[in-house]
Amino acid sequence: MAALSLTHVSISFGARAVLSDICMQIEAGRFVGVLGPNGAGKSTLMRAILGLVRLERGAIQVLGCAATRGNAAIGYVPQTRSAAARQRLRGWDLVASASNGHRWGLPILGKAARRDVGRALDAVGATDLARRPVCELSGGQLQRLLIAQALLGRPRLLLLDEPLISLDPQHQRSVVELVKHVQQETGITVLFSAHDLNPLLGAVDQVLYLGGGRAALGTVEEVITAPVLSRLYGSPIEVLKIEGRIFVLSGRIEVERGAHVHDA
Ligand SMILES: Nc1ncnc2c1ncn2[C@@H]1O[C@H](COP(=O)(O)OP(=O)(O)OP(=O)(O)O)[C@@H](O)[C@H]1O
Repeated sequence: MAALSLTHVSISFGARAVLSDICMQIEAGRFVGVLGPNGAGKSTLMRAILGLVRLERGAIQVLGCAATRGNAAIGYVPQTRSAAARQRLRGWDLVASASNGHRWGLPILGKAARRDVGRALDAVGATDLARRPVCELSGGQLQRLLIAQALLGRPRLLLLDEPLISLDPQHQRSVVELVKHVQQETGITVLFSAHDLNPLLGAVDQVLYLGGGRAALGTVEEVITAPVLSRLYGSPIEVLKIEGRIFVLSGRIEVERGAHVHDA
């Protein structure tokens, strides 16, 4: 069964068409890098999979069921980390606060829920962060806890919205390796959005590139090519491969990395 299936999906905000007639299927167990320029619709797609955005047309199925709010089969790490970073909680409490959907609340947990928190911390190698105050953690350590939060309840689809923002290259690598490890250990399907493909190379099975309302899904070799990306950007794109890194250029200017500015 496909983990995710989009059939003729169109999403608009007012006159702004973000996704236009997207059809695709993502097989269960895949690690998919979601790429595309600012405003291409990466976050919107994730929110639509979560049932939080109204489709103008088409249908989204998650693990064989229509996308709907509060789907316990989906774990989600949203883009903004700043609210979490200010928390005066310990690591364990931060993860536990998402138990039963009580994000940022402090529910009194039963035995099974406490076991689940311990399991999620263990799954991301963060048991040593359980007693540390969240406000003292590095961006990479905090991201580890937010991924643990998303793994509560053993979801089968994990959505990570730009989890590498504001992390240095070493922490970026450790977050990608962590997610890869979780995917391989649990067989979970992963959608991981990023504005630079390079940290994901070697980890992703496929990339989903969004641009101009359209989408291309396939291996890096199939999608990151001048013809495919020129079609998505609607202008000539050049793809350079240098020493194992890939650069996507428009008129000699790198289009993927430089244009992205986010508040993490
Ligand atoms: N709730 C909303 N109301 C109106 N417009 C919206 C809404 N959400 C997103 N948009 C617009 O839809 C487009 C796609 O936004 P989205 O955040 O999905 O892009 P993105 O690919 O995630 O971009 P980025 O790389 O900057 O995070 C943007 O033009 C954005 O301004």
